[in-house]
Parts: sequence; structure tokens; C-alpha cells
Amino acid sequence: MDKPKLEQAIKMILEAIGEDPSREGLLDTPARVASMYEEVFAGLKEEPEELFSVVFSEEHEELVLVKDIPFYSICEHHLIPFYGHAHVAYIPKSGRVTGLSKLARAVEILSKRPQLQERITATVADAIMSKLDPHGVMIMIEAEHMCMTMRGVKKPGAKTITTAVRGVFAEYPEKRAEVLSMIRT
Ligand SMILES: Nc1nc2c(ncn2[C@@H]2O[C@H](COP(=O)(O)OP(=O)(O)OP(=O)(O)O)[C@@H](O)[C@H]2O)c(=O)[nH]1
Ligand SMILES: [Zn+2]
Repeated sequence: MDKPKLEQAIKMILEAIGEDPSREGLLDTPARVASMYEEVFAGLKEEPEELFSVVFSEEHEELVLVKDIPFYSICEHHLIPFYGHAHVAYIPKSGRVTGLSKLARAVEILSKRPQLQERITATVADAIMSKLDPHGVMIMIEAEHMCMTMRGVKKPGAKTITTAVRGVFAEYPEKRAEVLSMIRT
């Protein structure tokens, strides 16, 4: 990431809003915000597919669900946070089981980019489908968007829920219902 350019841009934003970037409290702000952007956009230099290149040869062909994965992302329209929980379910094929942390890491990588909630949801599903070739994948993300709470339409508490279903989850409603009931318990 181009840190000097980030610092310059943040200084310009401060000037543009009528602030004085040379006053004591703001002196280190451009460098601080640049470091923060490096952190919250770190997922731009990683690809979720790479997480799934190692598999366990476990013979498990039943549902695996990692639920309530907390995430923070940045809305690409307003560059302010949206955040909540992701639930990642898949049914592996025999011998193609992934480490549980990789499911949470996929959410993490995709969150740390300027994003849309729908895109995180679909991209996690597609990465798992393409690399693990499971029987199916179901992703659900529940989030609150600060662009809908602290500004604009101002609806604090409104939750956005997105889903992506692939394979058997797209085919069989009872498979989706099973995951939903496990997420809600
Ligand atoms: N589909 C989708 N929309 C989002 C997401 N995050 C923010 N938005 C919406 O993106 C839209 C941007 O709309 P614009 O009309 O260009 O921007 P705006 O004038 O600031 O809109 P308001 O928020 O309605 O004031 C808004 O409706 C936001 O609620 C997201 O993850 N997915
Ligand atoms: Zn927004």
C-alpha cells in the first residue's frame, strides 16, 4: 500500500473539512489513519482460494457449520464500517475436508477490502466450491451498516441478512432449513 500517498490524502481531507492538520491533536493523524487503512484493507493482497489448497483426507461427508464468526468490513460506497456475524456451512466430499479456521479466515480476508455484503457472501461460497468441490455450501451473513445508522436513512438496529447457497443447499430446501435451525439455536 502507498502509505505516503495515504497520509497526503488524509491531510487533504482534514484541510478540506476546514480543520488545521498542524494542530497538536491532528499532527499524527494522517500517519495513524494510513496505518489503520493498511490494517483494515489487508485483505486486498490475499486470495481466499489459497486457504483451501491443503485438505485433510478425513472421511466425513456430513454437515460442517462454523457459526457466529464476527467480522468488520468497510462499505465501498461510503468507506464506513459494516459489521456483524458470518455463518459458514459446507458438506465436504470424502477426503476433501478443510481446517475450520480456514472458513473463518476466508471471511476475514474478504472483509478486509472495500466491500458489499453480498459480494463477501458470494465470494466465500464460490471460493469453497471451486477449491474443495464439496457437496454444497451455504453462507449467511448478518450485519449492521453504519452508512444506514449514523447517516443517511438513519435506521440503527436494522440488520441486513444475505445468503449464498450452492450445490445440495440450492437443490434441497430441507438442507437449508437444517442449517438455519442450527444457526438460530
Ligand atoms: N447492496 C448493498 N448496498 C449497500 C451496501 N452497503 C451500503 N449499501 C447501499 O449503497 C447505496 C448507495 O446509494 P447512493 O444513493 O449512491 O448513496 P447515498 O446518497 O449516500 O444513499 P443513502 O445511504 O440512501 O443516503 C445505499 O443505498 C446504501 O445503503 C451493501 O453491502 N450492499
Ligand atoms: Zn455505505
